Amino acid sequence: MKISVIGTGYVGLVTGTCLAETGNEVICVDIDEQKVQKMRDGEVPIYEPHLDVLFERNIKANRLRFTTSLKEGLDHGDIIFLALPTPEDEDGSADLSYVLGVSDEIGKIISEYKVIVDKSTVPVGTAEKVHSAIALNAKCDFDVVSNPEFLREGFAVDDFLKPERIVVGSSSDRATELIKKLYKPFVRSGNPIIIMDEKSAELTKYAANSFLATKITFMNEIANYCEKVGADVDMVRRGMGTDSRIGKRFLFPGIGYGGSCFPKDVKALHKSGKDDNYDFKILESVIEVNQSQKVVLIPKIVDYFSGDLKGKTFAIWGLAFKPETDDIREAPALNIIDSLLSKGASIKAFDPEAMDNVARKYGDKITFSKSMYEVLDKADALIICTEWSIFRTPDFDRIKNDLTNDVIFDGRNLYDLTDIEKEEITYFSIGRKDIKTIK
Ligand SMILES: NC(=O)c1ccc[n+]([C@@H]2O[C@H](COP(=O)([O-])OP(=O)(O)OC[C@H]3O[C@@H](n4cnc5c(N)ncnc54)[C@H](O)[C@@H]3O)[C@@H](O)[C@H]2O)c1
Ligand SMILES: O=c1ccn([C@@H]2O[C@H](COP(=O)(O)OP(=O)(O)O[C@H]3O[C@H](CO)[C@@H](O)[C@H](O)[C@H]3O)[C@@H](O)[C@H]2O)c(=O)[nH]1
Repeated sequence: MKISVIGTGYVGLVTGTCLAETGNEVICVDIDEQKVQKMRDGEVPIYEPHLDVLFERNIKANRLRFTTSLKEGLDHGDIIFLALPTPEDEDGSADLSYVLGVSDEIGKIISEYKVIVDKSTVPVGTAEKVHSAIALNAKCDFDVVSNPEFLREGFAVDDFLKPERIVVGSSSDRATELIKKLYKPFVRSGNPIIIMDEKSAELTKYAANSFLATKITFMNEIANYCEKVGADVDMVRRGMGTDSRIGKRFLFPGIGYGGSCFPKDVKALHKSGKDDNYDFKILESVIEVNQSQKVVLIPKIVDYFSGDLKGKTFAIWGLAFKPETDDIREAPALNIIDSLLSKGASIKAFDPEAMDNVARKYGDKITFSKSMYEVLDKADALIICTEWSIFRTPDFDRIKNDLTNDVIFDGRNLYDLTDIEKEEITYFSIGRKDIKTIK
């Protein structure tokens, strides 16, 4: 089939590449000329595991092309995916200007039947708005389908190729049949394509993300309470998670959820509720708790250094909002950095993929190191913000040698307390007892 994807970010580029992989002819459109040039030169503009192999293979096979011309994209595709940003607006709502702006252009350009598929995360009622924006100028038939995307960064290719479910909101049989045909190769394992109305599809996405964010936040509160009463959140997590009604996943406490989705989506659903005279009390608490969770390590750090961080240097392991991505949007590491800088401390940081993005944001306010050990040199303490695999089994002797104080503040509970006790390191984590080594 002939497919066009408008917007080549994490969702658009993965969608375009994976659809090319199943034999479709795909054109990806992006407004960013530099990005398009990079992709034409064969370079994947984001870090996403396994994407490079598929990207190269499909470009070589002439099934994947890139352009800045919306017209070229629209002329080519029978199905047009919108994978455009829906960032947080000032009032917490989803900014629909990208989606509706492009929809307006689509109406002016298309001259034969197209299915416009919204893959962006959008509030209930957006499919109608997209339809109206296109209809304003369109001189041909078209359908609008809501098809929210559930991929996770870091696992995006796998999630797209083997989705647990595909949600399609459509009220047109013609469009539904085309979409079902397109997705057939991806549901061979028996996972369903769930067809519903557009509004329910739009809400499914927000409900899923808000539920997961709530699950994490609940565990973060349990972790905070564990610290008050001397319980161990790792034990509580294992005890709870084995109940299949609860499930083992998304129960890991830490320094809050970040990323380009959970924070903005929880806020957008909360704001949509408000606009529709519904008060999502639970989401208001989730937003509030997550904000304070992001800096939950700070009082522990301040306390350890007797209230004064001026002149202290902190080594940070992990900047990305989670492992296996270079994405730093809403990353808790940034809240920690901001707080430490404001208290007069210096920061040295290491992340396997996200340092360039952080450097663009902070300039020379912080320094970066080429390796996880180099960053420790003469630092007063180590702070772990992202659970990259390489941090899981470190050389503790090197850590002790290089740090001025043998102290780790771990925002991701990477180490067993018994192992840490043997290493004679002072260790603060989330929802577990502090290990204090006196030398
Ligand atoms: N990132 C994720 O993991 C993820 C997963 C599921 C859903 N989503 C949702 O998908 C949507 C896209 O997210 P993303 O992370 O891929 O965004 P992104 O910011 O990574 O990419 C968006 C792309 O759209 C391009 N763009 C902006 N305006 C354009 C225009 N007028 N014409 C063509 N291209 C234009 C940008 O240059 C950019 O390359 C959002 O609604 C997001 O909430 C994201
Ligand atoms: O037990 C857990 C699991 C996750 N997180 C944090 O939650 C955030 C989000 O993690 P994850 O869901 O793995 O990453 P995303 O790539 O943001 O994916 C989410 O957001 C996407 C965009 O909407 C959706 O498509 C995905 O289904 C949804 O999982 C990160 O900061 C994680 O550190 C925890 O703190 N504890």
